[in-house]
Amino acid sequence: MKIGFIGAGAMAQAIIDGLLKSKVVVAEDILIHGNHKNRYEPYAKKNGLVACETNSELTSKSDILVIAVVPAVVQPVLNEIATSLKNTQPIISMASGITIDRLQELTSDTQPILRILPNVNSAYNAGMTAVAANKYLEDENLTELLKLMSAIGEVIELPETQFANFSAISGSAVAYIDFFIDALSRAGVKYGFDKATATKIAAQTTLGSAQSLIQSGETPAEVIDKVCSPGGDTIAGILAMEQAGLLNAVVKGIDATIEKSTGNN
Ligand SMILES: NC(=O)C1=CN([C@@H]2O[C@H](COP(=O)(O)OP(=O)(O)OC[C@H]3O[C@@H](n4cnc5c(N)ncnc54)[C@H](OP(=O)(O)O)[C@@H]3O)[C@@H](O)[C@H]2O)C=CC1
Ligand SMILES: O=C(O)[C@@H]1CCC=N1
Repeated sequence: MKIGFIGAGAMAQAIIDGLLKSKVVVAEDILIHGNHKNRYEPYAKKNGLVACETNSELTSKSDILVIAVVPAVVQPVLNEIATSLKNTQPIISMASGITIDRLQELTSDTQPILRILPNVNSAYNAGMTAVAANKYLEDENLTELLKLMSAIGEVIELPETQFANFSAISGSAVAYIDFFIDALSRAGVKYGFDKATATKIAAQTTLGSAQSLIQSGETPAEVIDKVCSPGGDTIAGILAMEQAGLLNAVVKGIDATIEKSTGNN
């Protein structure tokens, strides 16, 4: 089964890296094309992928087409490949804010489509991907596509109406969590650690906290209560962070993300 990626940027590369690591696909079965040859060709060569000269060539050589360009480029790309695309060819689209209805308008009324919202942790098979399929994806194809998505991390089926909200607390939140890790490590630098050591300490602590929550099923609030010894240091820190508005700052950031991805600003 040949999987063709239109777009070879951050998210396409994260998914491809994860797929190759998981060995569900061999490199020769992945085709790729991007806007600039000097960007996509070295990546293809390094990983043993097939670099195509045009989007149309890639489309006609692929069994499954992955749309990995920014939302503004989706329409021109789908217009460009219109004569190469078969109306039975499954499409996976990760373009934020582009609905299945819109994708059908730009392809065919009966195009099999899986809309996804992945995150860049997919590169390490630690992704979190939302999926929504239309009714034209036959069971066999849907199973195959879900197997690919499961190979790069956890998968959750969601109605499309939840995609922007999900994206804010997952796709975009990778950056927000790294922002927090960076803030912790800068605080570490303030108190004498070199940046690399401080970042390692902050990142490992974040990883351990996430693993503990998932494994224990505890809520974050329960863990916070355990860490805050009575009259101790952590409660002083929590109260100072709240006084500075951490919770509100995070929620405002999520609000802005959702507004942007739904076109409300
Ligand atoms: N980054 C993320 O964490 C996430 C991204 N997404 C979605 O993934 C999609 C891609 O985002 P991201 O990877 O960040 O963006 P990038 O800008 O990193 O990648 C976009 C890719 O599209 C290529 N491209 C541009 N125009 C064309 C064209 N006409 N034909 C073929 N390829 C073209 C670019 O080529 P070149 O570089 O040569 O210009 C580049 O390889 C977006 O729709 C985004 O909403 C979804 C979830 C998370
Ligand atoms: O910033 C963006 O638009 C994309 C969507 C989710 C993460 N990155």
